[in-house]
Amino acid sequence: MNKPHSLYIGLMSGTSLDGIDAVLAKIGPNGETNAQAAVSTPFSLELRKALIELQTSSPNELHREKQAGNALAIAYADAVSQLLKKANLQPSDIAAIGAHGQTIRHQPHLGDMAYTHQTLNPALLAEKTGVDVIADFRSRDLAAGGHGAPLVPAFHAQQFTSSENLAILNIGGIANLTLLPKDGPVTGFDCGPGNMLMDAWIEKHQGNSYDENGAWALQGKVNEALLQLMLSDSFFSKAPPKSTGRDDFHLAWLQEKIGNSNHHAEDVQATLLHLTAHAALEALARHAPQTQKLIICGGGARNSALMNLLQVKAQYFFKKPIEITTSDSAGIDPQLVEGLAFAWLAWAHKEKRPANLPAVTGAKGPRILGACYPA
Ligand SMILES: Nc1ncnc2c1ncn2[C@@H]1O[C@H](COP(=O)(O)OP(=O)(O)OP(=O)(O)O)[C@@H](O)[C@H]1O
Ligand SMILES: CC(=O)N[C@H]1[C@@H]2OC[C@@H](O2)[C@@H](O)[C@@H]1O[C@H](C)C(=O)O
Repeated sequence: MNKPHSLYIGLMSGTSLDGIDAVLAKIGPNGETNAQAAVSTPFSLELRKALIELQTSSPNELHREKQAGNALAIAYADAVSQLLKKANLQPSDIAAIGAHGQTIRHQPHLGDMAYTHQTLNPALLAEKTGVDVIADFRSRDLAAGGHGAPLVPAFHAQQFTSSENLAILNIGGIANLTLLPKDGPVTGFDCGPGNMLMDAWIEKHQGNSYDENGAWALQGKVNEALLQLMLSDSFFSKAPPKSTGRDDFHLAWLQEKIGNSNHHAEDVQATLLHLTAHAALEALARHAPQTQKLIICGGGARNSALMNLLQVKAQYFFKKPIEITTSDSAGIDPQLVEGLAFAWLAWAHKEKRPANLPAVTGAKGPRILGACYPA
């Protein structure tokens, strides 16, 4: 007899550091995943500041990291409580929570000494919610020689099917691609900065946390020399498997590229918008020139200027028409895809199914991901 559907919660707080996406998912016996309800809660200014300050080494880091892990568990528990209330459910209705935590370091290039760290106190989250918590999804893949990222391509492969050569582009703080050729293996990799540098630049110059619909970028002019200088970063030409994060792309990286040049701030923003679109499409054209359809998810799917630019640049990179849509067209809110993926990863852990894709992360083999903190 088929096992019935179960309810899982996915909790994602990504590299944009904008807050928490909590998604309730109904997951079937073969991992078929459907969103039932969602809440998004912004970080408090205090927690956001604490998490940002942990991205660079600074005094008494260990204490502050543990404090941030507790504060994040409390904020996650609050998001779960709001979600349960919204869906009219009890903790006992939920099979498990998949909690990503907050990446504050990602160092996959150190051989046996490689590590990635997602801050979170999962024990406290289990205690506060009364639900089993699965966390620390990346470290087992790293231990097996992989990057521990990106993990979502396996979920994309399960969720987005097509009779065409399909690719998924997630544009979060960092951008990553999943390649789903109709007759070939699934691959994927991080392709560069998504919204992160644009967010950092507008925050510095205008005090806004993001450039809504790229309106400020559209007031500027692309600086081709600066764009080429940024694109000369060795990350872009590296062959997959590859992953990146705030360790590589940050405001200091941008300042170094700008040097002593006197650019108008809005021209830099326009150039960053082009950097995100160019890096993603250049990588897509190089690794999957046969792509027929591109689905965009992540917060960047809501940036109309970025969506328009992707359409325009796709003509240049592919020289043939490519259908570009957001994941809304497949019935999934672009900003919930990663949250849903972490619900699915919790399901895979409970079912003892390996969930990494060695072809994506570079791990020696398939591994069961995550560690369980029973309620
Ligand atoms: N209307 C909009 N216009 C422009 N940008 C937007 C809009 N809506 C969302 N964004 C961008 O999306 C970002 C949030 O995206 P998302 O939630 O996918 O990131 P994340 O999950 O933190 O990142 P990652 O995938 O790297 O872990 C915001 O910081 C903002 O830059
Ligand atoms: C180390 C880390 O947190 N990486 C994130 C980040 O955000 C996007 C991209 O870089 C991706 O590699 C990953 O997140 C998604 C959820 C993933 O693992 O697929």
